[in-house]
Amino acid sequence: MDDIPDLVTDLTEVSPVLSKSNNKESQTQPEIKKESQGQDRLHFIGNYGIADPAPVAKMFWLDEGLSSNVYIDGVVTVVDSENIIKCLDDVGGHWHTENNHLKTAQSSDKDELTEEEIKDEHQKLQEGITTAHLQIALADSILINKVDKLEKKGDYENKLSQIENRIRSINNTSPMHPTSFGDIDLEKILDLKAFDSEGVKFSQSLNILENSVYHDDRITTITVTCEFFHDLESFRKVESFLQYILWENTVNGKEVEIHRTKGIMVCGSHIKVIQGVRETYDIIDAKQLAPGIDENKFVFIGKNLTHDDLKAELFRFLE
Ligand SMILES: Nc1nc2c(ncn2[C@@H]2O[C@H](COP(=O)(O)OP(=O)(O)OP(=O)(O)O)[C@@H](O)[C@H]2O)c(=O)[nH]1
Repeated sequence: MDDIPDLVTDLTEVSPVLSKSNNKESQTQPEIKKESQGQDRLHFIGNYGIADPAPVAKMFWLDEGLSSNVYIDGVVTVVDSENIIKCLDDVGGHWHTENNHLKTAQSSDKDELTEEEIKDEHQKLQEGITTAHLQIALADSILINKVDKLEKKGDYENKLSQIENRIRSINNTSPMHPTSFGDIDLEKILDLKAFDSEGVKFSQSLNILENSVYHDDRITTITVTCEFFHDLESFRKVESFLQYILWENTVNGKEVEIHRTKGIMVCGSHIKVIQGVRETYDIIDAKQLAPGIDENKFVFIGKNLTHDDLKAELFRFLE
């Protein structure tokens, strides 16, 4: 990591897992934070108190065409099983304020924050979108931590499934893992390839997990599918659709907020993968189709999204 040590040091306050690897074996031997031997290593970047992983995810999400050997493998979100439900219900931000989880509460000098940051945080709280919503929306893998505490209190299975359902109602594509003290088989959170254009893992991430019995009015996951395209022009139409919904924040005449986009679309032997974080998106050529993909799939995680609206908007562009 000779070329980015300062960056890694500076970013010990953010949460994605960043990897640099030319060597498969090294991926099972991650080093936490900065590491001195320059080659073929994985880096975890830890986060304490940064609300929103999106800016950092975008920073490391480099176009394959740039041939960079640094890339983001995925965002891992750790939730506190004792508090997550309270936290997600924290409309108005009282819990976050009391627990010092807000940028505006953390900063002793308000001048350190831009007016936009203060306004944005205030608006999100009014809308009932909590820090936890954003972190779950952007997660590619979710650790439900401190489950030992749930176990001690009894009714463990029930409480855990309540939490899983609640998380699923927001992000219905990312795997969840119950842990204590973050103890987990690293294979489950490394090599996620969440921003890749190829492979089984990416394709799996397009599959909706079990339907949740809960519905979160604030942020939710919607998948729209359609049959493989018959003309290449449709790819361009989908790009116009993405630009419209991601840049105008509008779907079928309604105001929306899209935090994560991913998808796959096929026309004959041409395969395109879509990746998006907030308003930034990329459409990447893929070489092969992973097994199980037999239709075009577009996944959106965001606010005010419905399947019918997204489908109507997509088909308006495809006409
Ligand atoms: N029982 C138990 N305690 C844990 C676990 N993970 C962390 N802790 C303890 O919980 C305390 C607070 O740690 P964390 O919740 O990880 O810290 P944090 O996220 O910075 O704390 P907050 O910002 O206040 O949520 C520490 O004393 C940890 O040792 C766990 O899985 N089980």
